Amino acid sequence: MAERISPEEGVIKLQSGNTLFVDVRDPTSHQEARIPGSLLLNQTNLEDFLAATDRQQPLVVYCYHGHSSQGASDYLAEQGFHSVVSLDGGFEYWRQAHPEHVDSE
Ligand SMILES: O=S(=O)([O-])[S-]
Repeated sequence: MAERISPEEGVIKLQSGNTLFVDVRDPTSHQEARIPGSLLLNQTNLEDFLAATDRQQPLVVYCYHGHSSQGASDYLAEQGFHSVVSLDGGFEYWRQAHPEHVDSE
């Protein structure tokens, strides 16, 4: 099982600037509001992402509530990513805890 991190740990990683946040929610939700700089990942761009992304790139995966991001994190770890964690509580918790770290359209 992938490691889970709290929003507070997520903010530290966000501010460190070297972590890629990966959003596995639907495209409309991502467009409406997201963690700044995060990348939308789904079946459409998964192959390209796997081909193009350095496995040393630290990843934080998030979904709505922190459930499906765990499976997605496990999958990405199986694909060779060395540092991949799931954001506890997902975006819904994040946006309440850290509205200052939300980009919206
Ligand atoms: O996106 S979710 O699986 O946490 S409901």
